[in-house]
Amino acid sequence: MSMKILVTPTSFLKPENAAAKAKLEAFADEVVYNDLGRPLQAEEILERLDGVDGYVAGLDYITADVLSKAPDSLKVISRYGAGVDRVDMPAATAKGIKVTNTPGTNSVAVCELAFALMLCAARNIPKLHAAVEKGEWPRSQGIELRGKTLGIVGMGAIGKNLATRAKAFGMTVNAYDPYFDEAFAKENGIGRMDLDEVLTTSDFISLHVPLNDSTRHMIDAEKIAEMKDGAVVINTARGGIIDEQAAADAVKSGKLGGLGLDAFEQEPLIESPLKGLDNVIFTPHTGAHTAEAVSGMGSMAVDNVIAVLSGENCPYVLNK
Ligand SMILES: NC(=O)C1=CN([C@@H]2O[C@H](COP(=O)(O)OP(=O)(O)OC[C@H]3O[C@@H](n4cnc5c(N)ncnc54)[C@H](O)[C@@H]3O)[C@@H](O)[C@H]2O)C=CC1
Ligand SMILES: O=C(O)CCC(=O)C(=O)O
Repeated sequence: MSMKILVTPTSFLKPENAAAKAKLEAFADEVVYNDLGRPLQAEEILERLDGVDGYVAGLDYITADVLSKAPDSLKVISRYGAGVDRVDMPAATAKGIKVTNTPGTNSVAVCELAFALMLCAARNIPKLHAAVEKGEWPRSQGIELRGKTLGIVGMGAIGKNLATRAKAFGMTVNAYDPYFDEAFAKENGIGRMDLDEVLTTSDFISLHVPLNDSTRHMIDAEKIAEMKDGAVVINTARGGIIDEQAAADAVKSGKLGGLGLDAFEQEPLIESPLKGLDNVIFTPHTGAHTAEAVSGMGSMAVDNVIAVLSGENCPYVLNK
């Protein structure tokens, strides 16, 4: 039986994925790569789906409408990454399309970026860099992470990696997660709190939850009002988790001391109330983009698509 695979994450084509690419090309009769260099729009996905059996998906929005028009040949969407919020899971399930992801492959990469954003906000690094580039030499004063409290919302793969690193920096770490891992917390000295306690007691708050109906705008004007004055919020999860207008207003009023953001409601970020504000630091959804994570996501995404199409057991199918 002939197999056709569509692959859309452009970082899949980095040299780190040479072995995964070779494995996929040996398995499939035809592999179609993303020629646009960015996530695909609905029409662009559909134009490339003809006769496709497996879809290694980047950050494309694979909506119910796209899935309703997808060919019957499509059997598996293999997400290259952890988040599956851009795949309409009920629509995929209704159509008998299996959805897989690559849990844990990018958790160190994302936690290190979250940590970098915390340090950038604490020491004003982007602004100082820009000043030195302009020939200035400001004497800036920041704050230390040591002795501060970090509140982690979502203590899964990324949240746990961040927690242990923050402890090594001398921070007090508390976390909120409905599926709180008591054993991990006990071993690493992490406090268990509910969401409101985390928000009211933390100097830094880092978000690591999936985007879904229970987390959309979980950080809104009301929740920001509960935070300590000058708190810094880091979001490397998904844009929709923070109400961006409320966050921008809170930075302007001085309620928030800073924001470190890797994910946005609209990507790329073109027009936004968050732009042009002091101590708001952006990265372009780059949390998973290290050589190590790109290779981890690529090899697991390929293994998953091959396993499902070969009828083998794949432990990473999310909609069994
Ligand atoms: N910026 C980037 O490039 C990346 C972003 N992400 C985002 O980060 C998210 C987290 O990734 P992982 O840690 O790998 O996932 P994970 O599944 O290991 O952890 C998520 C944790 O959030 C918890 N959770 C779920 N709903 C919650 C709620 N309402 N309140 C508090 N906690 C809740 C879960 O119990 C789980 O422990 C992903 O879903 C994805 O959206 C992930 C990888 C890369
Ligand atoms: O950057 C990517 O392609 C995927 C990273 C991501 O957001 C995820 O793993 O959910």
